[in-house]
Amino acid sequence: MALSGKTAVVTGAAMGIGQAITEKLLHNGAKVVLLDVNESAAKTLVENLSKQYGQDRTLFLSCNVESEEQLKAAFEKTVDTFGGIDILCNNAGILNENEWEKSVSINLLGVIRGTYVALQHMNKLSGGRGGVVVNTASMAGLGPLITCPVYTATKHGVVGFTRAMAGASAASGYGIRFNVICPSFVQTEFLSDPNSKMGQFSHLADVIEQMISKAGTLNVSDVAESVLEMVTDETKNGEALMIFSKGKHYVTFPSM
Ligand SMILES: NC(=O)C1=CN([C@@H]2O[C@H](COP(=O)(O)OP(=O)(O)OC[C@H]3O[C@@H](n4cnc5c(N)ncnc54)[C@H](O)[C@@H]3O)[C@@H](O)[C@H]2O)C=CC1
Ligand SMILES: CCCCCC(=O)/C=C/C=C\C/C=C\C/C=C\CCCC(=O)O
Repeated sequence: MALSGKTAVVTGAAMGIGQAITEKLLHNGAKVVLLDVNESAAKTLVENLSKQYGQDRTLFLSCNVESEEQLKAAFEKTVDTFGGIDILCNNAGILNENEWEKSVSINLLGVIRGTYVALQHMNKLSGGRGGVVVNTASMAGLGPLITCPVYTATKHGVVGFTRAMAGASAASGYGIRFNVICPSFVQTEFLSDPNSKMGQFSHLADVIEQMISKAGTLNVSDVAESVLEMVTDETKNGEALMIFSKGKHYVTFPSM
């Protein structure tokens, strides 16, 4: 899938992995709509991106993925501005075992809300152009992060939802592929002050420190390169890609 002339929507685009995905898609020719709750960071980023790629290639819309109303308004504005949506990256996420219901609402329900609203515009059966959805899960979507049971549950949910949607879309003729990335630890703000985010499991913080020092950390650009692969490779549907500091590989699941 060539990206020239395509329109992408990225959630959690103001910083970190979402920013890197945005830059990667722009660099490869797409137009990108950035959705985020951090208005000041997003506005500064879009100012810089507009200088680099042109004013008509990016748009920031303030949008909380916890709100279906805000997501609907953002996707409608995207279609009004750019004529359609070809790529959705559901990337926004938080780590907060204290506010665990909010974690579920953003990390899992936000991905489901974003996908269902986008389907109304992307589904070929309802007049859309088809395209691809890439969700950001984590290695914690495949195995347990013992300091963060709810974070782990949300990311397992994202992996399962993505794979089921891939099957549903293929069986129904929506013309949309669904894939999920499962990165190991990535060097972003997300990893700062981890003890404060682990709630009742902060006494296990040493375990995470040891995991990080053993596994190392990824650069956001490595993660964005994997997203690009899943967007452009039209053979990929229902795939989960593990990304480590020493490489990446597609997950093999038990066959049903
Ligand atoms: N940093 C890491 O080690 C890893 C992160 N991930 C996942 O990658 C994704 C991005 O994480 P990072 O870039 O590292 O985090 P980050 O904290 O650097 O950036 C997250 C972005 O999401 C935005 N955001 C948060 N809540 C939002 C909401 N309700 N609605 C819209 N935007 C919202 C933030 O404002 C921020 O711009 C998350 O889903 C995270 O779980 C996965 C594996 C490892
Ligand atoms: C401070 C913690 C930040 C967590 C950010 C994140 O999402 C990173 C997670 C990275 C890796 C650890 C998670 C779980 C690993 C467990 C098992 C993986 C098994 C994979 C497999 O082979 O099936």
